[in-house]
Amino acid sequence: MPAPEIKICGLTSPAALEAAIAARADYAGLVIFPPSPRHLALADAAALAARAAGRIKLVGLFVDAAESLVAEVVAAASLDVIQLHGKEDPARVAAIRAAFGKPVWKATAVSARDDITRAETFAGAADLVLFDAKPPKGAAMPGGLGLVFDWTLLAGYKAPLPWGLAGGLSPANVAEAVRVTKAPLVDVSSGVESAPGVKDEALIKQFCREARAI
Ligand SMILES: O=C(O)c1ccccc1NCC(=O)[C@H](O)[C@H](O)COP(=O)(O)O
Repeated sequence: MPAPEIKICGLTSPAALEAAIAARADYAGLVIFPPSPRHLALADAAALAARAAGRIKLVGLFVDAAESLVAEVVAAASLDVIQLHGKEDPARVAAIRAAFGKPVWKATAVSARDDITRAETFAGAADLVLFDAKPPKGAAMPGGLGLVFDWTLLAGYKAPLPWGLAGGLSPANVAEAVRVTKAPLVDVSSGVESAPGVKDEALIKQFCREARAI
């Protein structure tokens, strides 16, 4: 089994970005969602993107965002991938993909097997579906919460489209998560932080090492 691709999400500083690049992560995630402690203003996203250019692929993360906001960020930060982490339906995902001509990843909340089956409705609309833990009712954010779901729901999963695993991953559990699910991509945010929105460079390095330790 090949090692999974790795996305470090919610980078907010040049030091964290450099740590992700040094650890050979495949993707750097920039969160554009004001309620998040990882939210980046346009100028900050553009500055990180300029530093990242050609060194790591950039994923811009949006939550039920207006197309005009996505357009602003795509223009300022030349994203490689657009990640939609809200309640976007397959038609909305397909429209964003057509509008920007970039790969679109759709995050989907999982707490039971049905959630995984339902995610398959994004085949043909999204380029990848990202399984993340379902947030509790009333949560202020739909992701980046450090919550794990039952990985055995994905054991032996035969997917109709590319997929990735997120939700409560950390250096301590990512090797086990990959062993159980055989995820082709893993995505982490709070598990490599010392405080919400503050990435820890040593944890980024450890996470990448453990994700490949299969
Ligand atoms: O990270 C955020 O602040 C965030 C805010 C709103 C929607 C999604 C968000 N993060 C999405 C990610 O890609 C995370 O990596 C994923 O949800 C897993 O987060 P975590 O459980 O903290 O590793």
